Parts: sequence; structure tokens; C-alpha cells
Amino acid sequence: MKRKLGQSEAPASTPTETPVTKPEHAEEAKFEQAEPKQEKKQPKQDPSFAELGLDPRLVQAVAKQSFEKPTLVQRKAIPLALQGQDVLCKAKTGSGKTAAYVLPLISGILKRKSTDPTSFTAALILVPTRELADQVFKAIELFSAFCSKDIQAAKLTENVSDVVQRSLLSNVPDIVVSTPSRAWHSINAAGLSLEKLHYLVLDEADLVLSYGYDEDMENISRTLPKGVQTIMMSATLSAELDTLKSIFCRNPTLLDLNEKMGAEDEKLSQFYVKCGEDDKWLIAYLIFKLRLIKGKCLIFVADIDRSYRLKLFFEQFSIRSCILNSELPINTRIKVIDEFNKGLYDIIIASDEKSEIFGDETADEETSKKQKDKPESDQPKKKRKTQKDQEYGVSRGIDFRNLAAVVNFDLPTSATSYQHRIGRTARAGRTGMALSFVIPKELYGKHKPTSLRSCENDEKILAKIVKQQAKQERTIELYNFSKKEMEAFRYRMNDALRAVTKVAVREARTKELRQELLRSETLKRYFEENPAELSHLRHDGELGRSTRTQAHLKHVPDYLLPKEGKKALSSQEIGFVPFKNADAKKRGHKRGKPSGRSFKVGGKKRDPLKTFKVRRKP
Ligand SMILES: Nc1ncnc2c1ncn2[C@@H]1O[C@H](COP(=O)(O)OP(=O)(O)OP(=O)(O)O)[C@@H](O)[C@H]1O
Repeated sequence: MKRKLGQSEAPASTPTETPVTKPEHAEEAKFEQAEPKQEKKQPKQDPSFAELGLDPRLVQAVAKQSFEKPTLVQRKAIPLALQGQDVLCKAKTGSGKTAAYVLPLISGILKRKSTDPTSFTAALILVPTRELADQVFKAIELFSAFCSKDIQAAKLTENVSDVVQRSLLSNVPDIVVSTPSRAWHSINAAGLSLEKLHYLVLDEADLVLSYGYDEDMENISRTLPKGVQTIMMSATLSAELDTLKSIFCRNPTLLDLNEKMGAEDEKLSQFYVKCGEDDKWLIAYLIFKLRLIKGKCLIFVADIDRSYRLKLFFEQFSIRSCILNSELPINTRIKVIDEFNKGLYDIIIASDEKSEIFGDETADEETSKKQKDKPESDQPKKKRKTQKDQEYGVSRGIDFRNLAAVVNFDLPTSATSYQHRIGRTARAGRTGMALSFVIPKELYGKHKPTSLRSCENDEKILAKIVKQQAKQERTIELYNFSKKEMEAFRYRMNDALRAVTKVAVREARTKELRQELLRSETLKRYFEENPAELSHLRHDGELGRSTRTQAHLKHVPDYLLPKEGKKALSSQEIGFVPFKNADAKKRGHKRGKPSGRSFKVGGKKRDPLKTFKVRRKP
């Protein structure tokens, strides 16, 4: 019989082990059964954290985080997890899934420790990337702020030797956060013991197998004791979840919390621009030099070279940005995300290499079938030996705080990947904007220097994205930038592009890697000793010392601007995203039109896009 959280002594009762796979409203009925007394006291739809049954120290910690009330996924998952049920939960990006599993898990450990203070690793949280492991670890630290003596956590994703790892684990952390491969390695080489494990969490569960962790997962599953309570969290459903469910869960409760946003409540505005390959660079230059998007921005590009190229291109115009890619050391990556979240930088250029793991959705089914039927040895290797960190990922799960906009400079190759990329903005009830560049078929390959293979099928991918977003009652709208107004800037864009040669990109890439490897280790030691001085080194400094510098490009002369002038552009820019949880209704928020000053179209308010001759399609 499977032992579950809160049921360690009592025999597991059959009703809770009955498979419960039902829509959200049906699951409400189960809550009513489980907690009838609470039901009478408090209206069901809005329980507070304290009413979810969590340890008071956690309620205190949550209040310190200024979480006023639990999100939907927290309201649903926490009571189930506290009851000891296996939970398979699908909820949208940025909906607060981390707290939904971390809080009940800590609460359960505290409850057990109140009667049995022995130390053992009671919880293993597996995540697909090292960045995410760091984020979850930090969340545990925050939530256990008022019980830090009772809860020890460790993350296994640092680059440390087995000896160091072993000594870390000899402290017997209650909670271990890791990627599957590091966890399996530590079980074998660094003394991680799962003998008494109570809880297993798979965060971003649909991604775990695509990252090539299948073998590690199987191995780990064999070492687990019987009766481990499993919680799986995901933003999308996939066949992989079924596989994992069959390996790790027994009779899980399925929470499919597909919150369909009413148009009034939608916080994310989505736009796309159809343009030629070189126009992408021109529009990006205009958007960022003229600050048409205000606030912090995450730009996704298809590969590492492209990210350096865009950074060097921006440098030509004195636009500062920093880079995230799988080549950079983990310490650097974590620091870049930390500093971005602290507000030190405005622009991150991330190469979303993992977008490829979702496959090219435009590849025909016949091809994929043929591929599947091939012997295993002919299958593409999931874990290639490259210098890249296979455990890297920024489009999944990473919580970029107060991100105003996601720009898909290169469209991803799948709608799933798009969903996760745009999920980095408009998180936790905030507003956000997503802007994607789409290369029409007839313009593909027309500008060789900037052409990119993965953009050949942009239109097909866009069709899938539109369909996928429509299922969530979301729209993605077309923006037309005025060719005439842009032309004045074209020669500058061409000048800058010419300066960013392949050699310059290669040099910048090697140089940064070398520098980061060096400072990553130095920094690690330095910041361990001086944790308050995180701004010591900035990551958005210039890379292009070997690129031709063109001083004239750094400024925008007034004569290049539309006749309404720069002031008109900079006072009310495209994509200004207010960060307050503004009441959309009061401000006349309409479907597909972002709320906020700058997007009020027509009427007395001025449309900044019109001042720049940028118009929505009629
Ligand atoms: N109850 C709450 N009230 C306010 N903010 C919250 C609450 N719960 C979580 N948050 C905040 O919401 C943000 C998103 O949370 P989290 O990263 O857990 O989302 P997620 O659902 O795991 O997203 P993803 O699917 O992208 O991984 C975080 O900044 C977190 O601090």
C-alpha cells in the first residue's frame, strides 16, 4: 500500500487512492467532502493561505513575500498535497506552481518533525534545468525563512567535486533540488540517500524526458522506496506526462487548471510583425534605440551566434544588453538572471536552443514516423556531447520579474515553445506584451547576410500559434510598421550590420566565454564573502572591442525622426506596460488592446503608434 503525506502511521484509505481525473468543478465537490467545516466558515472560492492548512510559519513567510492570497493552482493543489495525494497538475505559466508544491512539502516535513526529529532526505525535487534548480532552491529558502532551523535544503547543480557534494549531503538535507542527471550521479557518487523519501516533485514534468533524462528517471525510480507521494507540475500536457505518471504516480488527482481568461482580464497582449529578414534588424534597432518598448525585455533568438550578433549590433548604437546561453557557466547564468530581476539590466538576449526539443511542428508526420521507425542507433542523439550545457533553459520555468515584454526576434519552431517563451511575461497577474517577428515565405532567403534557416516556415508556425492561442481565447494581432518612416534609418542599420562580421561574432563569443569562465569562479568566491555587492560586475558591458566602432551611430539625429519628433515617441511609446495590477475595466481595457496610456487608440488619447506611422491592420 502506498504511503502518502500525512498518512505515515494510518493505513492508506481506499477512497483517496481512487483515481480522480475530473474537471476542476468536479474536484470542488471533493474539497467539500474533505473539509466541510471550513466550507461553512469561508466562501469556497477565496480561502487564505492560513485556511489551506499550512504550518503558521509558512503563512508568515508567504505574507512576508506580499502574497495576499493563494492563486488558483495553490488553492487547488495545496490541500490535496497536504492530504497526501499524488497530484498531476497542469496550470498556466506564471500561475504560482512553485509555491503550490513547495509549501505543502515543507509543511508536511515540519509536521513530521514535530513528533519525529530524525533527519533524512524526505523530499526530492527534480527540475529540467540548473537555472530552475537555483530558482526553486531560493523559493525554499524564502518560504522556510521562519523555520530555517528545521528545514535544510540543498541543490545539487553546482559545479563541485563529488567530495564536496558528499560533504554537503552529509548534513542530510530535508529537501534536495536537482536535475535528474545530477540526482542520479549523486545517488551513485556522492552519497545521496533516498531510502526514506516521502515526496517526489517533478517540476516542468512534460519537459523532463525531452531533455534526455529518460535513463536517469528510470534509474531514480528504481531507487525510490514504496509509497512516495508524487507531485507533477506542468504548464502544458504531453504524452511524456503519461509516461512519467505511469512510472511514478499511482492514482494521481489530475488538476487541469486551464484558466481561460476573459478578454477583460487578459493581461498579455500579443502582436506579430511580418517583415523581411533585414527589416527585423531595422525594427529591432528602432524599438530599442527609441525606447518604443518601455521596461525590461527578454529577446529570444534561435542560436548562440545570433545572440552575439544581435548584442554586437545593438552595441553599435549604444544599446546595452546581456546574453544568456548554454555555453556560459552556470554561475554566470544565474547571476545574469538575478541581476536582471534586481533591475540592473533592461535587455536580455537569450538563445532558446531548447526550442528545438519540441521539434519543428512543420515537419510532416510521414517524416517523423519514418524517423521513429528507424533503429535506435539511427535516432538523433538526445544527449549530444557538446560544450553546451544540456541542462540549460530559460524559456521554461524561469521567473523573470517584472518583465514588460518578450520579443521573439526569431520565431520558435513550435507553438509549445512559443507558449513557454511568452509565459515569461505577464506573470502573477501583471501585464505584459509579446512581439514576434515573422518572415513571410516570399521574403525568406532574400537577404542572405541575415537569413536564418529556422525562419523558413515562420508562417506555418504562426498559423499553429494563432490556433493554439485561440484555444485559450487569446488573440495575436498584426502590426504594420510604416516602411516609409523606417527607411530614414536603413543606412545606419546597414552600417551597423556590416560592422558585425562573422569574425567579430566568433571573437566576441570566445572572448566572453573565456572571461566568464574566469570570473565565474572568482565571482563565486567573492560573492560568497560579499553577498551584498552583487552589482560588482555588470554583464551588459560592451563585447565588441574587435568590432569597428562607429561613433555616429550611437545617437539618433532629430532629422531622422518623424516630423512629430522624438518627444512624441519617447513620451508615449509602443509597448509601455504598466506594472500595477490595473483594473482593466475601469481603464476601458479592450480585448487585444493592452491597457495603459500608450495603447489607447483613437479618442482624445494619442496613439504613439500613429505618431510613428505604425498602424494595426484595419
Ligand atoms: N499567491 C501569490 N501571490 C502573488 N504572487 C505570487 C503568488 N504565488 C506566486 N507568486 C509569484 O508569481 C511568480 C510566478 O510564480 P512561479 O514561478 O511559481 O510560476 P509557475 O507557475 O511555476 O510558472 P512557470 O510555468 O513559468 O514555471 C513568482 O514571481 C512568484 O513569486
